[in-house]
Amino acid sequence: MERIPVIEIFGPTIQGEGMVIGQKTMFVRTAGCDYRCRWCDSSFTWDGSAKHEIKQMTAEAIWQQLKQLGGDRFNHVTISGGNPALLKGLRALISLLKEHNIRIGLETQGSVWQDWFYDIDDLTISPKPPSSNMETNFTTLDTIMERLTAHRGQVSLKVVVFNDEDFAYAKHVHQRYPTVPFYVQVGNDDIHEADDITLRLKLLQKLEWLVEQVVQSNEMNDVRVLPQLHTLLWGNRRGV
Ligand SMILES: C[S@@+](CC[C@H](N)C(=O)[O-])C[C@H]1O[C@@H](n2cnc3c(N)ncnc32)[C@H](O)[C@@H]1O
Ligand SMILES: Nc1nc2[nH]cc(C(=O)O)c2c(=O)[nH]1
Ligand code: SF4
Ligand SMILES: [Mg+2]
Repeated sequence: MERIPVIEIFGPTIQGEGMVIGQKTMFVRTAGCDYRCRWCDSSFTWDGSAKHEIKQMTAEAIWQQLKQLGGDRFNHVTISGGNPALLKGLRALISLLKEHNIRIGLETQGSVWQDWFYDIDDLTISPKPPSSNMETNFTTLDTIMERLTAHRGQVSLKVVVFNDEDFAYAKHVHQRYPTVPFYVQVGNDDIHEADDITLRLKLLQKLEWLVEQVVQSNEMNDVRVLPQLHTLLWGNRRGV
């Protein structure tokens, strides 16, 4: 059986971001990313710093670990990374979770397509704004969004915003795919801040700024503004 590179499995916790914010869920975080966002809060998945933690796991072994951690206290699993869309082999895990009646969320940046996207219940596509230093390939993204919107599963777009330029990018993405539920998310500039109270204060100020941008814009009448709830609650800790 094909192996999946996994860097952490944790939960039950709540989904802190996006379309199913607040949903009780387990997390499976895969290793490896085709991007290197300047502000990535999960850079340990791709920068080599946690290389020794990567386990090549079968779908069955991942399921066993989810059950060991969560028992019968979950029915939703979120797959994130890194970029899980790099892994064709996730198909086996998705099938296994479905057999066990588990709903599946997945986070990816929209740089790579996989046919198993159709089997994700809550799919978040999160293209990256200029502050990330990454460049969006809109030809690829157009193809992905076309395939997904022709299909009934739940899909949303989520753009992290750090500054005015990012907000302009968010507007552009929203206008390009106007029928797709659209979220803007507060960017966390302080991914090494260890003091939760300082961090919370800064993040809430940024949330207020972002709400103000949306309120003032006639092009952002049908968007949702969200913080990263898990960061407000638990700061920059891993595995929450
Ligand atoms: C760590 S990424 C992993 C999945 C995939 N690579 C992606 O970027 O969508 C999960 C989510 O966290 C967001 N994120 C990463 N670093 C962040 C930060 N410093 N502040 C706010 N959101 C961040 C990403 O934009 C993405 O929506
Ligand atoms: N609680 C919680 N919610 C999340 N939503 C997206 C996350 C991610 O890192 O992809 C994440 C995470 O790491 N923790
Ligand atoms: S695409 Fe996602 S995991 Fe990859 S570097 Fe950017 S935020 Fe991090
Ligand atoms: Mg995260």
